[in-house]
Parts: sequence; structure tokens; C-alpha cells
Amino acid sequence: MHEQTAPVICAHKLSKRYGRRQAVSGLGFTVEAGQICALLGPNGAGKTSTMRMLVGLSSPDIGSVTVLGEPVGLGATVLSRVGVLIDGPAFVPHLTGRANLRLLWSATGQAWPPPALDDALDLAGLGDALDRKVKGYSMGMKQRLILAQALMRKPDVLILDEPANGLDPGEVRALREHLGELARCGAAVLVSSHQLAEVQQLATHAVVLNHGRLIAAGPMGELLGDAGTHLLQADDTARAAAVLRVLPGVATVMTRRDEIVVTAPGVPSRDLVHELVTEGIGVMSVQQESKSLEEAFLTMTEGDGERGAR
Ligand SMILES: Nc1ncnc2c1ncn2[C@@H]1O[C@H](COP(=O)(O)OP(=O)(O)OP(=O)(O)O)[C@@H](O)[C@H]1O
Repeated sequence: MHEQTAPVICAHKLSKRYGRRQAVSGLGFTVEAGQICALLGPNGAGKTSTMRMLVGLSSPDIGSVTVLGEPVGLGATVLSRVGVLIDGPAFVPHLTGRANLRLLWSATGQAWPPPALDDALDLAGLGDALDRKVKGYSMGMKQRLILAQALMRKPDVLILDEPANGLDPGEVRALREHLGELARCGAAVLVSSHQLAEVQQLATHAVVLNHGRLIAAGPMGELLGDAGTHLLQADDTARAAAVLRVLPGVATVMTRRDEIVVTAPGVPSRDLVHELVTEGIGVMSVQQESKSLEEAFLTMTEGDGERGAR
């Protein structure tokens, strides 16, 4: 795949208004090769509006987009390297799934089959249904066909709006593994979702919007931050707990069976281990808990009041 250090997706000061509603406001962020970036935000935050601008389906009132270093607009040639799932393509109901894929592919002007057709169909798992008319498909089957059209072109960039909608848990996992593999091969992936537990497993980075504005962006680890909780196992639980209780910065120490739960915001786990070892207490395991994405997301968005015209 491509080798480059410049951002693959670059949104620069994007703004978009629908009538009196400011859907997106001064939004800037980047996604680099190998990253899976989650685009997060409450309903109406501006995720779909942003994605539509990223792939030339709508033009920003202000600001610009480049993908793989090229400016994006309707019909931009760089879009042939982008797998897109937004609103779903309009499938022709009386054609089979396969015929629909063929029709969509014909718009690229390239010969059938697309380079990653087999992998995309594998993931879609439609089997014999691929040769049945789309009008008989369930919602999940349609979603998997939409995914197949996004993935069959072996894209360098993927922009997927809620791709897990209508998928069962096994299919969600298969999708996560597939996207992970594409990113490891150098693709840049931007994916919106409300399923935060799933996103936490999938994404390396996140961009969080509220009321059309950027409220946070960065690597997932940094956004989740330090929950201030450490889980330790020592060879003398009671004595270890007593030592930890009197350490500066330690707020609470609880023991549950052979585990010690220490709340000490801002104190690195290694400092706790150091104190225990200095006291001659053996430490078998230590783990620092991070916040769940759900917790972090609610903290970020609930504290962010209504802004701008909506
Ligand atoms: N074509 C349109 N015409 C008028 N208003 C629109 C249009 N598209 C989006 N909006 C408005 O812009 C705002 C942002 O909508 P958008 O669909 O981008 O949000 P979202 O974050 O994708 O929401 P959801 O999570 O519910 O899909 C909303 O207030 C929405 O009502």
C-alpha cells in the first residue's frame, strides 16, 4: 500500500450549515496511515455531515479536505482509493447482490472483478444469497452487502458511517478483525459509531464532536486517561494494604480476596510497587485501570454545553 508520513485524511476548519442549523463548525483533524480513528459524538453532533464532506458528497461552506494529499470534491479521482459507507448506496432491488456490486464497480471504469472482491465477499458472508435479488435481503444482509462494496476495491482509505449497524456479534467481531488487518497493512480508517465498548476494542484514535465542534482528539489511551485505580496482588495482602494506606497520594485502599484495589490519582503504579518492595513485600501483579470509553465520552460531552446556532 502507499507509504507516506503526511496525514491521509486531513479536515481543515470545516464548517457546514443547513438553513439555520450549524451542523459542523470550524472542525479540523487528521487521520494517518495505520490508524483506526473513531468519529464519536451524540446524535446530531455532526458526524455524518463531516463524513459526507470528507468524500465529496457535500461541499463545506468554509474549510477544505484533502485525502492522500489531494483535494476532495465530487468526482475527485482520489476517491477511487476510498471505501465509503455513508447512508448506503442505492441498491437496485430487482438485481442480485452480485449484480449490484458489479453495477457499482462499473462506475470506476475498471474491469471486473475488483482487487479485493473475494475478501470482501468472505466478510459479507452472504453465500448463495449473493445471487438472489436484493429486495429479499434482511437489514443485516443489506448492511453486509454495503460493506462488501466499500471493501472490494482494496481501499487505502475507509470512511464508514456506523458500519456495525444491523450486524450480529459474530459479524461485528469479523468486521473488527478485518478493519484491524487493513490498518496493519497501512490503510487509514475513519469509523463513526455509538457502540462505545466496540469502538474501544477497535480504534487506535478518536475524534469527539459535540454540536458540530471538536471537543477532543488523540490516541485512545490519552483520551481515556488515568482512572487513578490500581489493582495489585502481593504475597502479604494485609501488610501490603497497611503500607499503601499511609502513602502520600493514596485516597483509598480496599482488599477483595487476594487483590488490593488502590485509588491514587496521578500516582504511577511503579511508585506503589517500589514502596512495597522496599518494605520487603513481594508483588505478584500490578495493573492500572483505565476509564471505559463510555465514561470518558459522557464526561467530555455532558460537560460541553449548547453552543452556536442549531
Ligand atoms: N440535509 C440536511 N438538512 C438539514 N439539516 C441537516 C441535514 N443533514 C444534517 N442536518 C442537521 O445537522 C446536524 C448534524 O447532523 P448529522 O447527521 O451530521 O449528525 P450525526 O452526528 O451524524 O447524528 P447521528 O448520530 O444521529 O447520526 C443535525 O442537527 C441535523 O439535523
